[in-house]
Amino acid sequence: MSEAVLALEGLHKRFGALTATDDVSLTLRRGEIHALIGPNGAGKSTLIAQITGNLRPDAGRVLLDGEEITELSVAARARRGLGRSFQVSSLAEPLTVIRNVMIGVQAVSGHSFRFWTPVHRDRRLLEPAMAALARMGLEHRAWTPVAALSHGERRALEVACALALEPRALLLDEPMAGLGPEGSARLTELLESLKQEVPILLIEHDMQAVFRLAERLSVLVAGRVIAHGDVDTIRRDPRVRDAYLGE
Ligand SMILES: Nc1ncnc2c1ncn2[C@@H]1O[C@H](COP(=O)(O)OP(=O)(O)OP(=O)(O)O)[C@@H](O)[C@H]1O
Repeated sequence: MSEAVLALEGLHKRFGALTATDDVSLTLRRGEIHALIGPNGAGKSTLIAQITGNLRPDAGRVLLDGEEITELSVAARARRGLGRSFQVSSLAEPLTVIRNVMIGVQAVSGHSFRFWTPVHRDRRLLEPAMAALARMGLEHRAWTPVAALSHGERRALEVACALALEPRALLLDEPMAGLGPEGSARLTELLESLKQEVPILLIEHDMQAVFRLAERLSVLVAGRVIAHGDVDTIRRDPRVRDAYLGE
């Protein structure tokens, strides 16, 4: 059995009278994609925010490679190797694709980045950024402004920005959102090829992608994990079909 790279233990979060995360425990193991699915308002974003450090849990712990990170800031978690996809809106449209990835590397490494420095002089940023673009099939777009990218390419670029930091675990929050069937199939293929390098906790509503990618799934409903298992187990579970998948 592979060990857990990321472990959530009994995470609990209330907003006033509402329990948004109710004693959630799960693990992300080396080499796997673990999908977190559930209806709108189930608490997926609230859970992710507790993992990234944007929200503090009322109780419970988050561990990365066995070390507790519950009290660390967002930036400190990122430096420890917790990667997450960046939102489309955080991409700098007029800048080139490669510059966008380099800014991400700089933000975490503390390397001083200057917009007026020619890119080729910033090798410490350029090399990891190029490698990340190559892993997402975007190296041929490196010198293109983000504004000229398709929606699918932007989604892949968000993942590349996270990969450039060489994370130990990657959190992806609805990477397929807004992609058509073709874009979704392409991104699915890319993510499948990544999981041996970095395990992925995937929040996704596109069930075709989830069923193709995930080794294990956890189903969140009203803040609680109501079911957990492999694709066949989850598809057959009557509670999951009632609460989320339908017939
Ligand atoms: N800051 C907040 N203050 C109060 N209530 C909140 C806050 N954030 C989330 N909630 C509530 O917590 C519950 C879980 O919301 P959350 O956004 O985590 O669900 P979700 O599963 O991510 O939904 P979606 O799939 O629609 O993004 C919802 O009832 C939501 O209204």
